[in-house]
Amino acid sequence: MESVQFFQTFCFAMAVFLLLLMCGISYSWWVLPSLAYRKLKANGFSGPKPSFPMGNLNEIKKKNSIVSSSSLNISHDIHSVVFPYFARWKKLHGKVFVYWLGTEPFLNIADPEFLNKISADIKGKNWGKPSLFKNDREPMFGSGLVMVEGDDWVRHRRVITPAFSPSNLKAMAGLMVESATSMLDRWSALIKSGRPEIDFEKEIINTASEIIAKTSFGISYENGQKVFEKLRELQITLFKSNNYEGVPLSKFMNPKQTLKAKNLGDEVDALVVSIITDRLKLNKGPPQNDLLSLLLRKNDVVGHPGTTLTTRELVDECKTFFFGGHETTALALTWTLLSLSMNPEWQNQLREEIREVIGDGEIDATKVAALKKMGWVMNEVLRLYPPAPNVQRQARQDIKVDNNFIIPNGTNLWIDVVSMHHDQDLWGKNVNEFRPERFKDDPLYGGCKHKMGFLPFGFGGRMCVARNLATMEYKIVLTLILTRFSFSISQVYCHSPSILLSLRPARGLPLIFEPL
Ligand code: HEM
Repeated sequence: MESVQFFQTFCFAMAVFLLLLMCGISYSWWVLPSLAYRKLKANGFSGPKPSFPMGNLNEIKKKNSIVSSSSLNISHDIHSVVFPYFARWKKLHGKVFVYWLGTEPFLNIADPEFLNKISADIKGKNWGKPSLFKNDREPMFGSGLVMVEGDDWVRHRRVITPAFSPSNLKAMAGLMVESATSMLDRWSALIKSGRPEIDFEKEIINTASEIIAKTSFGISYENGQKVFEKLRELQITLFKSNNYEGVPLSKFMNPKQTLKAKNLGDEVDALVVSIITDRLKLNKGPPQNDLLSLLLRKNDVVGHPGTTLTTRELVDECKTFFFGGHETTALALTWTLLSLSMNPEWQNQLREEIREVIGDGEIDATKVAALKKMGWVMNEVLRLYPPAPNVQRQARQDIKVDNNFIIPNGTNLWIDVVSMHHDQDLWGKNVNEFRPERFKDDPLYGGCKHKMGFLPFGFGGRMCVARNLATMEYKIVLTLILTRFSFSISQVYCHSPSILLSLRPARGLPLIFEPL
């Protein structure tokens, strides 16, 4: 009798539990997003109709084939190539619209004035990053600077910023010259042996990896190679296979990939820990000023005693720098070599400038900073092909716009940088042409009609912490290449800009190099 009663009570409790679970699930997956969506709609934002539980992913997924054109038919008009669904929705719904990744609504923003209005009063520490990406990309970035928020972000940024001080950058210049020169020596040998065709993207990714390994971690490329290889595999696992971002339980729909990503993340963690342990053993010698030493120092951020990172945070920062430190700069150089191959007169103009500013002297940080035309070229390439093609935020408070409508707390924002950089209303009729001279009279904004319309390094307090390092590295490597080689596009090149977190050529960049 007692056992029957127990069984009945158990069944009742289970039923209540399941009911509550169902209520909780439908509340967070359906009711909450629908309420947020309604609020956005009430404020005048429209967008493509979502379906449950995919949102607009079916339309997004349709694009997954890579669009390519031959080396003779290269167009810089890439927004509708890399984000065809955004281009379509923008035409239908305007420069600010709502779309859904699974059950997560996103506000897509390609209007700089709107961005200006919503961001004017919000400090870097008060912005969030979309929880969806924080969860999915955990094995890659963890709680590193790219993802961390609030007071923790302030603390991380304080510890890291000194690594990019002018004196530190100057010290890194020599290491950059060393790595780039050995790449160019290898090319000379290849050309001599009758192989002038080189996949520049592959080469520069390796060289940029070597540079970040030496300058940030004081280690050789060989020692960092495993980290880079694993990070690359992790990137492919996370971004190529995940067609269900935002769909509830999507991690369980593809358990093999989820497990693979977790294991790769753990492997990278272990490799980074061994690099840190080696450094701690070595730290009895003279103090070093690379990123790792600064992260390892305790209690000495000027004016902010007690500012340190935990071991977990330290590992995540190292991963962030291993990854972020090579890929973006390498891609900026890759798109630059493509653009300069199409515009040999600009190769000559830059060589002329290098002769005037640097001559036969040694390349250093101060001299490359004076290469103005190269700065225009860099900006123009970052405009046409921004390696970071979007910037993301999540509102951590209700945001009032123009005192008449509200972006609700928790709303995800996707700032479509590629769209703004290719917007004729902002840049004029020649928007899709390579014209570095647009930065001549307006070095910061290239004549863009709105100051928030050019965002290659992001905006506000969360702007790229390493932009000065990236600019110096870009100029040093490009100077060395231009002084030794001329280059043109190989006939086998297929123009296929595509997104794998960053904006990259899906089929590499084969170029023909000729020694000068
Ligand atoms: C041309 C090269 C680069 C480009 C185009 C670039 C672009 C960006 C962009 C768009 C952001 C997001 C900013 C925002 O959310 O407003 C960012 C953030 C960041 N970048 Fe870069 N980046 C480059 C090079 C680098 C390098 C070389 C490193 C490391 C050595 C690096 C480390 C970071 C970090 C840690 C953040 C997060 C900053 C924060 O949230 O406080 N970046 N970068």
